[in-house]
Amino acid sequence: MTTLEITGGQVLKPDMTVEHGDVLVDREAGEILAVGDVPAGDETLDATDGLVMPGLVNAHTHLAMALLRGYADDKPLDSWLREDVWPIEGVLEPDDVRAGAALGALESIEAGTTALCDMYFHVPAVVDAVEQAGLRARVGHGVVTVGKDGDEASADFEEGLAVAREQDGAADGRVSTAFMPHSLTTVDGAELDEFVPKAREADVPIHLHANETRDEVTPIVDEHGERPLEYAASHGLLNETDFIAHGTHLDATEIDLLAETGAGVVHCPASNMKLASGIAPVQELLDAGVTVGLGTDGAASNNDLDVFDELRDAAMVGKLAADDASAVDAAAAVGMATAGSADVLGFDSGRLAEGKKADIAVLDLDSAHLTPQHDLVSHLAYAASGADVLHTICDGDVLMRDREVLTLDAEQVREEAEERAAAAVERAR
Ligand SMILES: N[C@@H](CCSC[C@H]1O[C@@H](n2cnc3c(=O)[nH]cnc32)[C@H](O)[C@@H]1O)C(=O)O
Ligand SMILES: [Zn+2]
Repeated sequence: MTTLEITGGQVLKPDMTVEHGDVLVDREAGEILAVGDVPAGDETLDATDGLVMPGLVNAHTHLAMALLRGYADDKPLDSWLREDVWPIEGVLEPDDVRAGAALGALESIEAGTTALCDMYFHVPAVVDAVEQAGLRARVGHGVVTVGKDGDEASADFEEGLAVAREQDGAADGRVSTAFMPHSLTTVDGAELDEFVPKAREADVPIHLHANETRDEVTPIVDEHGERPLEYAASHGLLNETDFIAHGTHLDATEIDLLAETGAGVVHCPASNMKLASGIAPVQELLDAGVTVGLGTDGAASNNDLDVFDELRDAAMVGKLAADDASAVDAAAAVGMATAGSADVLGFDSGRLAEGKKADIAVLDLDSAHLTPQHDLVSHLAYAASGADVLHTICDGDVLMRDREVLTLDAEQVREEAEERAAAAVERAR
């Protein structure tokens, strides 16, 4: 066993208290051995003047959409997808997705994110990028059937299932999978009935976009006479391992359904604001006991992958939603971005405690905007950003040390993304 000792800093505990202490990591097992007063490690990582915290968990994203950052802004979801995003995604080759996912992974590591959930296509290319970056991820192929004939639709479902089976356990177990129908309005109900049982047999969770905009709720209510999540449940979705992205427009019945089934919600406040999708009832979800995590969504609707932004947005918009300044307090926001997201994804991370995965970020507190230090949890929620992250560790491996990413060649990743993004725009014209 080789151990890594993260020394000299303050440590954020799972109960959201902060104490001076060290963290000892088993590098091979990728687990935390001890927190606080720890025996000396074989190697050390200096966290003096820093805050050692769980790595942030981005529970819903489309990493490769980093290629489309700034490509199409200022539109609502439906026309943004149909007029801009889907046409250019149609010309993306596996190598484009690999380059885009590498860019997204680089940005994630730089901002202290250690685990994520990705829905996209050309998933083996996403897995390559995640593996090389050293991150932890749950990945899947987003299945869409609108605009496809029966055979094409079935083939997309088959691919979603095959990807979930084949990629599970990749990258030394850092990659796991989910079956990912894109949303309740973009996939066919009869196909769901056929494939959901197959996903259950494959023993993978199911992840989908749901109740993101009113335009996704109304057609289901009109056509099926039930709320979208009731419709989802009637097609076998929403068991305790499943999780939906957004959940912006939920009624009380649906919140109860989520609480009863144990299905998780990934709140994506920035994307919901940018596409004017609506304001999710986050405090109500938390009060009902629903497992809630945070996601950036893709970089084309955010437009960055900084989970610190997300947790601040969650706290801010959560107060507006509840009309109550005490709603979604700092600890709740930080909790959603760490333990909450990890629980949603089924990862044993998001908490600095013995036996948990050694997925850790160290924040540099030595700056004007983090002075004075009345309350570091408040700083995490309201004052810090990804640019304050000094070291990033995942599965016991140091991915970034002193702001230098060790697993990816940052310059080369950015250059390739730049070139491939420009070429894709040309092809899509
Ligand atoms: N197999 C599908 C691809 C689905 S991947 C997942 C999709 O989700 C899209 N996406 C990104 N953000 C959002 C969002 O906020 N809501 C719904 N879809 C989104 C993204 O552009 C991507 O096309 C196809 O052939 O088109
Ligand atoms: Zn999304």
